[in-house]
Amino acid sequence: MNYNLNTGNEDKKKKRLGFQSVKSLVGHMVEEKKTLLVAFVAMVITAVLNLVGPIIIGNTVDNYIQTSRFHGVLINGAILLGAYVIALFAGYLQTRLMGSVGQRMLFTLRNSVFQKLQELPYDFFNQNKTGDLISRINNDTEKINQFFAQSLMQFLRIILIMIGSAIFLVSIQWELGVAALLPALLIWIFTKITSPWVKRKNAESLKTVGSLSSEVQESLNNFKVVVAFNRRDYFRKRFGLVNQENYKTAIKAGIANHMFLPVYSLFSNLGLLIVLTLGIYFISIGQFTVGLLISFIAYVNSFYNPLRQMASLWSTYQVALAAWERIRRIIELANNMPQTDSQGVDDSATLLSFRDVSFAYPNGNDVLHKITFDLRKGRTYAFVGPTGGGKTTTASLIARLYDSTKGQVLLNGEDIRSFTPEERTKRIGFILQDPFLFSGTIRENILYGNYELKEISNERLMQIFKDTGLESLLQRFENGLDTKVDVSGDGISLGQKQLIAFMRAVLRKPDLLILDEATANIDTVTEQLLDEILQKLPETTTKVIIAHRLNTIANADVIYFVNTGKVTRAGSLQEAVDMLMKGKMAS
Ligand SMILES: Nc1ncnc2c1ncn2[C@@H]1O[C@H](COP(=O)(O)OP(=O)(O)OP(=O)(O)O)[C@@H](O)[C@H]1O
Repeated sequence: MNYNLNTGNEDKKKKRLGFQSVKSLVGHMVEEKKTLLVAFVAMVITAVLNLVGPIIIGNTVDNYIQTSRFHGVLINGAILLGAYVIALFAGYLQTRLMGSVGQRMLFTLRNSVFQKLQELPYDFFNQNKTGDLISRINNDTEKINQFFAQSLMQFLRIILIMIGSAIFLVSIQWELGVAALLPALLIWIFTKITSPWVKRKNAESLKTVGSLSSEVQESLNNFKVVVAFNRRDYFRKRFGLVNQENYKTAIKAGIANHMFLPVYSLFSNLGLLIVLTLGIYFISIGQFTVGLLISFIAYVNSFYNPLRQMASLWSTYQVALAAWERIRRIIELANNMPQTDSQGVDDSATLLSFRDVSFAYPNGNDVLHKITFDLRKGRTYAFVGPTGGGKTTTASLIARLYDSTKGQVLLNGEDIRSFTPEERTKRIGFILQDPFLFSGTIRENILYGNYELKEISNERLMQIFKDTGLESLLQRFENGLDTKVDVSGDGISLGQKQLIAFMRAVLRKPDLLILDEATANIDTVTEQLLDEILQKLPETTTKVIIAHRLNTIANADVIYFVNTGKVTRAGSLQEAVDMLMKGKMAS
């Protein structure tokens, strides 16, 4: 399945942008309904109070100022002041509420994206760069927060004020009202035509922010190689290129986002000009009063001024929409490795079987082609073969890190896909070539994912270590279980990492233990020790050992030779060696 977030679905994406996007974003806000409603009411109060201002002013000019009845001016002034003070408090309430909605949205979205990332299969992480994912979680969600916290209610308030002003304009004098509103129609057409382009420019800009983040992450992760090979210039150049691309797309997005303001201002001024010219003409022929013209100009201003603000809000909206599309692509991804119904028959002697299994990585040829073999309970299997032959891929299918493209993998006679991830990982332990550890103590690392022993006391844990023989490994760490593991720096060697991963896997007592080059960085004396620990595992434990060092597999019951898409059983260690030599000579 294509999990690459930066390719595919382009046509679909275009169609989904806009209304569909907003609808799905609103779907994520159901819990904010109450707060949004209160904020909306506060916003309506602010808008309405601001709208009545011009009509009171016009009325004051015509009825009190021109007739010098100043007590009326004072009363209307007091009413206006009261309205503006209430509008101020309502505005403050709305801003505060929306600020908290924005923060909660940020919190919820980041949680949803992170949760989804936890659910997605291994393949997803092969196809996407960590830096880009980090950028989506940090940067893109923040753009949505900015829109909610600063723009949404302002956006709605502006729309309300504009509608209100338009109604006042048309009802005061409809011909003049329609003439004043004509430039708004031109603005609407302009916005409609340019919006898809603006959206595209924003999406491109956000994408390059993701690339920039990936580049930084890659070079920081590989700084040792960079220093060792003195290739700072190489990463500097690569970073320079991506940074340049980011700069260019950001400039283009900036141009796109900022072109609205001057265009909106031009049309607003046009509206004002029309009103002034026609208004003065209507006054000269006695169809209009000065007070009405003052009200009229005030409403034209309260129609067009927010439109100028709308220009910058529109760009915040476009950025938020593009950011939401990037987040939504993760949230809506389906895991292509679902759990299926179990239909198998248990064969008591066989633990795991491949039935005509083929597998290809996305956009690649078959790495495994129609493979069939059985792994019997309690036996030790060695998988050997040349580099790139397909050993790790076979092991990954055994552990269901990937699903086969064709054929079936059976665990205990049942389709491996019918097991829950918890059941599967309890039965199958996998020690990878480069084990994953996280910063913490050895105890935390070895109990990682072990739900049964999660709360076990150190005393009881040490007893298990004694019984299983793991104690001798733990003694190699200065502070035993409490030894700190710092994976961000150089605090731990690869061999030590492999020892911790070994303890973690053995402690789970899985039915099937896969060791993929798991002892490649361990000295031969310790390797002997590991072998003794493996011997102490329950008799029924099946072991799959992938190794290049042939002494590691000397005790295997069965040896499989993996190369060019095939898995062939070798009769003996000598035959496996011959196969390897032949393979090497052929290449
Ligand atoms: N994530 C991936 N995406 C695409 N191709 C891959 C991926 N992982 C491995 N391959 C390809 O699949 C083939 C088999 O790789 P695999 O890692 O299974 O070999 P291996 O026998 O374990 O090699 P080694 O002994 O070096 O560990 C290789 O051609 C490799 O390039």
